Amino acid sequence: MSTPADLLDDLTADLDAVFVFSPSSGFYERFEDLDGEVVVIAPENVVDAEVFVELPLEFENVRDRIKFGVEGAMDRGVVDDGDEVACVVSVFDEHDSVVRVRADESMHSGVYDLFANSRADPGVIRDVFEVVIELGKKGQKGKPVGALFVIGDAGKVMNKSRPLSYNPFEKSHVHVGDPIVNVMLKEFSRLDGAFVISDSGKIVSAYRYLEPGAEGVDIPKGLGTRHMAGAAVTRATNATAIVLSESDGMVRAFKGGELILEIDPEDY
Ligand SMILES: Nc1ncnc2c1ncn2[C@@H]1O[C@H](COP(=O)(O)OP(=O)(O)OP(=O)(O)O)[C@@H](O)[C@H]1O
Ligand SMILES: [Mn+2]
Repeated sequence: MSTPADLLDDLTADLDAVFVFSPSSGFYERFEDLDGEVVVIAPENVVDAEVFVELPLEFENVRDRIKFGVEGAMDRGVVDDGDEVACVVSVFDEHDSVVRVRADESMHSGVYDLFANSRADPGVIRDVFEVVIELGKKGQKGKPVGALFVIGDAGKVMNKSRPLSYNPFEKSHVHVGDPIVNVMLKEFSRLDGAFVISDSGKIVSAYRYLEPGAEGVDIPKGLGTRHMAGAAVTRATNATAIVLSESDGMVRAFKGGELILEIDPEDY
């Protein structure tokens, strides 16, 4: 006769690390003397963990939360490619679940870097990212559409760009994440130029033609002017650019003039 513990044993066998998501101090204490790597993944390091990965947002979806944590831990060199990790997470109740994952380069999408190391609020990055993913999935009235969002350091971005048309956001105080704004952004994305968004998520302008110097900006061959302009503006400022390609349907992000993320919206 076997017990559930016997049968489920392999979930926790031969681990390289245990990731505890958002523990209380009482719960974390259990892990303090564990022989092996313990990583706390949470919005704040309230338990004073030695190894900590910041979760800039509460991901509602557990899969996204885990992916984000693994990616963050890999980015910080806490775990390596091929490491076996048990993630202790809350699904229905406090820490009611263990999910075993293998840290793998293929899990490394660049999303962690995008959220955690951008100048703008992580929530603002998330809201724009979600609009872009949705646009990529559905297109505009079923047709593929391209879009360019420049987020953060908006004053400087405005100085390095000029209007292509009147700015529909001129006197408004709208923020990304408002449901009506998402509809507007999708509608305006049919038109030329870039959206400029502030660190706190205010939509500063649509229809901006970016004119940063592109000297020394090295992006993958085959990408056109939208991607070049997006990459270059992040080199000339502290902004992050999120670009949806009309031609290949991919979502890419740039920071410091470099490509930091490339994903197919269909996989997200
Ligand atoms: N400097 C710029 N600033 C803002 N928008 C730009 C700039 N250059 C190009 N765009 C926008 O990008 C659109 C597509 O240009 P292009 O095809 O050269 O880019 P791309 O990188 O190949 O993008 P896609 O993959 O979507 O085709 C243009 O119609 C224009 O709206
Ligand atoms: Mn093109």
